[in-house]
Amino acid sequence: MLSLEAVQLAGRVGPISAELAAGRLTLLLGPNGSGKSSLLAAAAGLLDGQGEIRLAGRPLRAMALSELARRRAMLVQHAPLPAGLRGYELLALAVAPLGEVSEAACLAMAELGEYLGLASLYPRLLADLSGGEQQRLQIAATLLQVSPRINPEARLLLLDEPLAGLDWQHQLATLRLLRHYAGLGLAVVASIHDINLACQYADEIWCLHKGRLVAQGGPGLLTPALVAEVFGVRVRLLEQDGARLLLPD
Ligand SMILES: Nc1ncnc2c1ncn2[C@@H]1O[C@H](COP(=O)(O)OP(=O)(O)OP(=O)(O)O)[C@@H](O)[C@H]1O
Repeated sequence: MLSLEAVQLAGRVGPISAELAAGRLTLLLGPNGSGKSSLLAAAAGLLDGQGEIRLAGRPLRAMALSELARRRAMLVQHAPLPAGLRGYELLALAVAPLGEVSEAACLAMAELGEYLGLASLYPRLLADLSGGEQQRLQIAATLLQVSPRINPEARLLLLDEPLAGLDWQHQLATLRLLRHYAGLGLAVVASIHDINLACQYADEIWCLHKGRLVAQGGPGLLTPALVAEVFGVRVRLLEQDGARLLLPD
């Protein structure tokens, strides 16, 4: 679905060549400064560098902004919130470029609202919400843009640290939602910092280190040796009933 060919952002990332498949959840892991945000921004067409990125066969560079906006959505880390808006207005704005707030959009908003516990946040001013509450609304606004029921042209969902600031319940709810969106046929990619959650939820893991994609594969990829090499942390591996847990040694 998304192919990266020798993608390079000077001093930040690459060169990286890899493919993101439709219908799969790919989680990006790596230490601070390893290039996760830069790679996501390049994949969203927000940062241009060397190499070529194609979405469904079309070079991102050849796409008009309007086409890009229909094809992909991205949750940006630390995105400033529009001042003076209420929760439901942020979500309505997210779907507005796709046309009017249709019945399907209202339904999707209600479903996401239930799943991410947003109902009580919709009437409140964004400025009055906690960091985690704001993040839940931002996640919902991003998902709405690529909800296949509202936007059949959507192909790619990118999220930079969607779990940042979320409590345990909403971290799990978000990861399940990302799996659900992958199940609807999108290529879904998100950066996270929790290697055990990555093991549990990812179809595929990409491990970044100093701007390079040093490992990619299924959750079995994360061995104590790789974690020591990439994160400089000693861990031991516990395996039970098919589940893998990496614990600090
Ligand atoms: N606007 C910028 N201009 C130049 N270099 C940048 C810029 N933004 C980030 N960098 C550098 O690019 C590298 C990769 O940064 P990036 O934000 O992609 O890492 P990250 O893996 O997302 O980190 P974190 O886990 O801390 O969010 C870092 O060395 C960073 O200092």
